[in-house]
Amino acid sequence: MSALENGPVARFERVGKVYDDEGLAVTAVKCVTFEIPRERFAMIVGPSGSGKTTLLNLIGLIDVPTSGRLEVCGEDVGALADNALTDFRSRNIAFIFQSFNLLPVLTAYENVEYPLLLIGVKQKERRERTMAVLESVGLSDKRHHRPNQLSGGQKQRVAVARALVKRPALVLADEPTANLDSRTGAEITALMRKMQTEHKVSFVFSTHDPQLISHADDTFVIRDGELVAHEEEGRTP
Ligand SMILES: Nc1ncnc2c1ncn2[C@@H]1O[C@H](COP(=O)(O)OP(=O)(O)OP(=O)(O)O)[C@@H](O)[C@H]1O
Repeated sequence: MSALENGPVARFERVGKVYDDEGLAVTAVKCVTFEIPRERFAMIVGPSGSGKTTLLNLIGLIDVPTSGRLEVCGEDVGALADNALTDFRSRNIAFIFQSFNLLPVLTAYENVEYPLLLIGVKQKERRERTMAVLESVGLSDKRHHRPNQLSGGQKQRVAVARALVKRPALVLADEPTANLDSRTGAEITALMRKMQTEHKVSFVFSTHDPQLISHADDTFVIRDGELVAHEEEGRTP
């Protein structure tokens, strides 16, 4: 059994992140210690500038801590060389963004298939997996449409399908409902929950959306780069 199958999806041990802003040190994360359990809907919440995106970027291996130790999916990320880090990220971690980030010249099908090309999945399997995930997000009939021919909700469905097609252990979603009206936001939340349960994947969100937060299994409250509360659904903190 891998470390991930036993352990948390992310483990922060006294992790800090200081940015160098033209010679000025900006502390975005101050020595945080916490664990995010696997196979949950975990939300990072807090005021603007509190460090949510920084934490998501650290978990997503887009950025590296300036101090402390961070484990993601059972790997000590500080011990991985650049190439190994990129490979580990592309196999294990997927992203969903508030602005969808679909490639405009590709169809819905091609956008979803793209991550499988990057990790070298063979054509037949690519087709099967792409079709299956498009079906499960309810978009088979729109597969030949380009992003500009899709509604905001449909674009986010494509982004959810693209995130899940490579079967990651972890999906990171930065404000995934922020550009959607409340009804569509609720539909996308329900879809992500369905996918999280079916694929036994871990979701970690950064969000301000009360509707999305109401579905949290774990809520991590961040203020001024510090963890001030961790609430678990059904348990008193
Ligand atoms: N690349 C960077 N260089 C310098 N400072 C940065 C950088 N990225 C973030 N910061 C600073 O780190 C702090 C935390 O930023 P972060 O984007 O993580 O906050 P946030 O909680 O996600 O905010 P929001 O809700 O507005 O997106 C802020 O003070 C921000 O200005």
